[in-house]
Amino acid sequence: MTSHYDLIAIGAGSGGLSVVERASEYGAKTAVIESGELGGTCVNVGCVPKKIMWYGAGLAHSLQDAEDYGYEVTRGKLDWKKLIEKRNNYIGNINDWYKDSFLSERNIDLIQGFARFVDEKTISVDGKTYTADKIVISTGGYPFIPSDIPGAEYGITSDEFFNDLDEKQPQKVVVVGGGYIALELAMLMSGLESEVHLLHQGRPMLRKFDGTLRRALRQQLEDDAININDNAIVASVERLNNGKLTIAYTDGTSLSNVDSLIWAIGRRPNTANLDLENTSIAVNDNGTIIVNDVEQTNVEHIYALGDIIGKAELTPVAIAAGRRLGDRLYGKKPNRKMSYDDIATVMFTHPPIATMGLSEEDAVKLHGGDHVKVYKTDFVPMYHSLTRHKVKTHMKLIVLGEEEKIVGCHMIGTGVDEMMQGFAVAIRMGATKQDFDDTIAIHPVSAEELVTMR
Ligand SMILES: Cc1cc2nc3c(=O)[nH]c(=O)nc-3n(C[C@H](O)[C@H](O)[C@H](O)COP(=O)(O)OP(=O)(O)OC[C@H]3O[C@@H](n4cnc5c(N)ncnc54)[C@H](O)[C@@H]3O)c2cc1C
Ligand SMILES: NC(=O)c1ccc[n+]([C@@H]2O[C@H](COP(=O)([O-])OP(=O)(O)OC[C@H]3O[C@@H](n4cnc5c(N)ncnc54)[C@H](O)[C@@H]3O)[C@@H](O)[C@H]2O)c1
Repeated sequence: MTSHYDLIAIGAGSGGLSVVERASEYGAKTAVIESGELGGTCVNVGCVPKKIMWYGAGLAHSLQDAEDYGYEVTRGKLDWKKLIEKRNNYIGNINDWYKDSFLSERNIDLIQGFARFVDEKTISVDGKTYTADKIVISTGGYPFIPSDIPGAEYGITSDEFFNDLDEKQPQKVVVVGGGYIALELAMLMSGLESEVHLLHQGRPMLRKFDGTLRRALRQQLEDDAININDNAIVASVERLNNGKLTIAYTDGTSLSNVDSLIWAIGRRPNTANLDLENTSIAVNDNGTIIVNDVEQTNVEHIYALGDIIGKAELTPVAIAAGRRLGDRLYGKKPNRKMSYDDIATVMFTHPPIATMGLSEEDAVKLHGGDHVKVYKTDFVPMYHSLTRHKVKTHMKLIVLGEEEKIVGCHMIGTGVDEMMQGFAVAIRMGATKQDFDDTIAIHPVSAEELVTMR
């Protein structure tokens, strides 16, 4: 027998769970189909385990700082197994909460298994079929390993980094890539005192970020003794009997004794096995699903949101899109549209990066140099005045026109991760530089620099 729903979401990650949550609050009969763990990428192999590890690495930095503040610190060794076990327990509790409370309290059905389209109204999961008036595709993406490099498969991706390395900390790590995941993993492993080599294979690191952030992070990577090989390109990977890897580069050099090679060269959308060919849903060349400004595909009752549409691959974006779609479909709130502009984001490096809006380079390109003004500052925050590592903070505001409307805000430094959210509200509301200047500073904190910049 086929079960029928008002709305089915395929994928119980940030986006899928949010749309069924909101729709069910309005009384819709909903189900979510999930082939893996509830919570999707963010909870299981993304934001959450990453942030726990980031805190762990931060503590290693703090132990050194504590010595500089006069504490006699016995530098204990990290018990990697314990950290991973505690992290995994924490995630297990979130999975259980989704299953035992979140879904049941909202009368959302969980269909466990892999979904495939039979036709535009029907989905099959392990031989059973389900129909729905509205279907939301929120299947996210996956990290990949290059297929054209001999031995590349001896390396891992962020998924295995979080799922498989539970016994022993890799001591010598090579990270390939120059984006969010590569830099976050490289810096957290370096913080946890592994030897880290970063290869970005001649591609620009942090390509879309403001130049100030790129340069400051680069300096920090060097200060942290992370080995950056700017142009080395992996030619082949060999695994020895003892499990260690030897990585040969195209320039004839090589790196041996490597415990872990992590490919962090981007993610691909989970569309391949959905049997989309049984529908007329249109996809881009890279497999992401094409939607209009209300997350609707070219098939009227089928929507797509989150990473699968390839717009801004961030958890709060998927959540906001899901909730707003629920509001529009069932809450009589047709104007609750999602804007993909001016989204603030934090990269959990050490120190973190927080950024929103246009980079200086993009602002000049878009509006012309005459209309763009830049305010910036850099300083050693008071916390680091006593520590051996003088980790600088950089802040930059990009303003536009005579009224000096703020169109970009970029920061790197201790604490900026927690600073950005409030400023994001102000910037979204159209704040000008004068509004910032008129705000009385809090003292002594780094954030006061943002309202006192000249
Ligand atoms: C290492 C890493 C760190 C990250 N850190 C951050 C961060 O700090 N902050 C942030 O905002 N974002 C972060 N992200 C990005 C964030 O995780 C994603 O943007 C977010 O999870 C996207 O949500 P989604 O619902 O679109 O997809 P997902 O969370 O990927 O969920 C998709 C779900 O669909 C399931 N699925 C796929 N196909 C099918 C099918 N056919 N049938 C049934 N189920 C299926 C999958 O198993 C998965 O559970 C990180 C990502 C990674 C990889
Ligand atoms: N803190 C956060 O919010 C956070 C953390 C992790 C991921 N994310 C999200 O997940 C998305 C995916 O992250 P990601 O790091 O996989 O992608 P990304 O797009 O940020 O970075 C991919 C990087 O790989 C590089 N690259 C591509 N092919 C390569 C090759 N052959 N050799 C070397 N480098 C290569 C690219 O130049 C790019 O720098 C991000 O764009 C972000 O939206 C967010």
